[in-house]
Amino acid sequence: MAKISEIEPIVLAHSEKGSATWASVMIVVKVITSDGQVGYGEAVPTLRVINVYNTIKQVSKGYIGKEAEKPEENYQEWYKQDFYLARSFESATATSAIDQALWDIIGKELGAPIYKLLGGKVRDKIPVYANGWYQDAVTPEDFAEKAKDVIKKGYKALKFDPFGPYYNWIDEKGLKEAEERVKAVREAVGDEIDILIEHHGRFNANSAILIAKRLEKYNPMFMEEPVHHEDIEGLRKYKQHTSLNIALGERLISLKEAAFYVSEGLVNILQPDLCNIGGITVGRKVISLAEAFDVEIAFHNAFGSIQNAYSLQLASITPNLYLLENFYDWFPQWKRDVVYDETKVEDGHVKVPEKPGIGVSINEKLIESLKVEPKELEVLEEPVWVVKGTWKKY
Ligand SMILES: O=C(O)[C@H](O)[C@@H](O)[C@H](O)[C@H](O)CO
Ligand SMILES: [Mg+2]
Repeated sequence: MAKISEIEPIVLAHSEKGSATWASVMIVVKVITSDGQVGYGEAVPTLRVINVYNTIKQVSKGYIGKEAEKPEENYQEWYKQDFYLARSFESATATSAIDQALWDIIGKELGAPIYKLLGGKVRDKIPVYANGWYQDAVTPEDFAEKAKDVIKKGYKALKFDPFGPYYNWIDEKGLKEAEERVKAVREAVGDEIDILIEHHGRFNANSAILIAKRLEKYNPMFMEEPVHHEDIEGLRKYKQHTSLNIALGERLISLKEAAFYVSEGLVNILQPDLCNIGGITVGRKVISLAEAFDVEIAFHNAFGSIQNAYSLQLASITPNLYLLENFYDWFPQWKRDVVYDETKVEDGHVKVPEKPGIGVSINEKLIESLKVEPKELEVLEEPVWVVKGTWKKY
């Protein structure tokens, strides 16, 4: 059996940054086996590029020499070794990226895309929702105009954060601005398009409840991360005051953490991220966990084209899929080019890519040419997690 012989973290960057500062770089992980097989994974960048890069090197020590065809056993072994895996985003994303690469390798060895190794797809094309489309939108008119373009491209659902620079508390002016933006989008797209409201986990419960009451009439399909990530009591309080669907999950880093939210009834639409939940190995378990509790899945998919390819593989096997998040049309060109164009969005859907392993072909030459030394990201007044140019009142 092939052994894991090399694990290389690679940071990619380019002067063209795209709609999101958090994703202006891509962290790729390349795994090579003793018999020369190569697999790729992707880790989460945000403000932790250097930490994640270094953690991949540390985590690699636990994977080198292990059998490449055993991602489950290797994950369990790393869980045993790393006392802090359940508390460390860096370790979780490193483990996830390596795990993805192992599934890629198995798929290539067997000549099958990952979905076939997991029981087969339940759909040939994945319905997606648009994110990243509202860069520099500030006024309701800006949002309306850009939303129309999204719909023209064929999307049937779109997500946005209408809260500008409001943080923790929202006052009457903030509520009014958010309402006007949402109203403008609803009027621009009509009744049959799903509107998804992103809060980026930044409000206290009282403010989030005021927001829910104010926006309810525009019929949002879900309210994402309405309160701060760790504010469990706030979420319970929110849940008591609104019947709107709650979506969350992009910051969950283990199966059992996901199990908590699902079993407590604190989430309606779960958004696991295959780049930090534990790769394909844990991702597939989270799908079943949610299915058992009548919770839908909408994978968080905000980083790069390799994450996007894995998300398509898993979305294809998910019976309880709502929609897959998608930035593809708002990626900078270089990011699209890392993967050949098998993941284009057409009419609000992406065809499930059929190549062995990850499903798509990777442009290895481009990866080599985009490689940079990891460095710190600047911290600006506009937080890294918002879509660029939207941290403004009007
Ligand atoms: O739902 C999403 O797509 C996310 O919330 C992104 O918008 C985040 O800002 C990013 O993942 C931060 O790292
Ligand atoms: Mg989000």
